[in-house]
Amino acid sequence: MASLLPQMVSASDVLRVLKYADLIPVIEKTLGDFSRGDGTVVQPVRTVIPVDQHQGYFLVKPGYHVAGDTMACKLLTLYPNNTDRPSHQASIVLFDSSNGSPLAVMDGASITDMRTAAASAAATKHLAKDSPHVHAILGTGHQAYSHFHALNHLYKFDQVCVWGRTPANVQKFAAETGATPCSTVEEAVKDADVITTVTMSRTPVLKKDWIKPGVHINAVGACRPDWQELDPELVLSSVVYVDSKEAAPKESGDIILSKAEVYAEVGEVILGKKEACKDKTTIFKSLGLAIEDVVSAKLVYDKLTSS
Ligand SMILES: NC(=O)c1ccc[n+]([C@@H]2O[C@H](COP(=O)([O-])OP(=O)(O)OC[C@H]3O[C@@H](n4cnc5c(N)ncnc54)[C@H](O)[C@@H]3O)[C@@H](O)[C@H]2O)c1
Ligand SMILES: O=C(O)[C@@H]1CCCCN1
Repeated sequence: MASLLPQMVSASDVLRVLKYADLIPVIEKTLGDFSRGDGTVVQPVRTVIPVDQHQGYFLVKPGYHVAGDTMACKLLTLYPNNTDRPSHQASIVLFDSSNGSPLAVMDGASITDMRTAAASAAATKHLAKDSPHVHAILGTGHQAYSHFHALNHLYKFDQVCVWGRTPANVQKFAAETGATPCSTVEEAVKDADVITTVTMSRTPVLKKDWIKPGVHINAVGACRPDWQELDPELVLSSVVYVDSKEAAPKESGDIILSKAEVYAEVGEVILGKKEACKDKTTIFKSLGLAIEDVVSAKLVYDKLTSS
């Protein structure tokens, strides 16, 4: 009998083997599988336990990709006030679905960074105008870096602009990536064709008047029903796509508080069931799907066990 002890997979193992060239197409296909609605993917809306006495959240995200016969569960903590460690920490347990044995316990933070950016890259590919020239990133944390790299994998931007609320972090991000540092959101987004919001803000940081009509926006932060990153006027004047039509009205303050209508899941566009309204301003409101973690963990496991 095979050992029942799961393999431990560190962040450096993940970063060594997980590459956007492999990950983006896998996540793109998985977003489509999720939206088939035919049982290809089994995934409840995640459980979120508020840890009020420490201003944190404990998230449990199980999923089973039936067609790929892969199952895993991500356990994630979101502690927005952490200063001596990351705000998001996670482990993913990958199981052998044929017999229920745990195969691996993986660092979930590095996978979360990359799979979230890969989902935004897939959405951008389908919803942004062809050949975007300028990408604006609002925020300078972990997701800012992963989105910089994932979108650069797809496009050769003329310019990437970055804004953050802490000027020293903007300068650091710019020095490390070659992005243009901006001192206001308005300056960062004014010429942008693609905008990515990756802040921990609970109130809107991006306004309608500041953007070029027809841009594509990846709205990645604001994962609580009372948190917002986008001005409601902007949401209401855009075509809104989500990862999950079931989760968005329960979890997304940008959608709940603006009372905006969701047009489609991005997976429905990938499947060709819904239109990509590229001539309009489009928003991909990302909340994160467990199934993205499942297929990413499997990709990491397959790479590690085949090398
Ligand atoms: N959709 C998804 O699948 C998904 C996955 C992971 C993280 N997220 C979300 O993406 C966002 C960024 O995550 P991260 O891992 O980069 O976090 P992080 O802690 O590494 O970075 C957070 C960034 O937000 C900035 N920030 C904090 N409060 C702010 C405010 N009031 N106004 C403007 N900026 C503010 C910080 O200075 C920092 O630049 C978070 O909201 C997180 O919950 C979404
Ligand atoms: O899908 C995820 O893993 C993240 C966790 C943090 C909040 C937003 N969604």
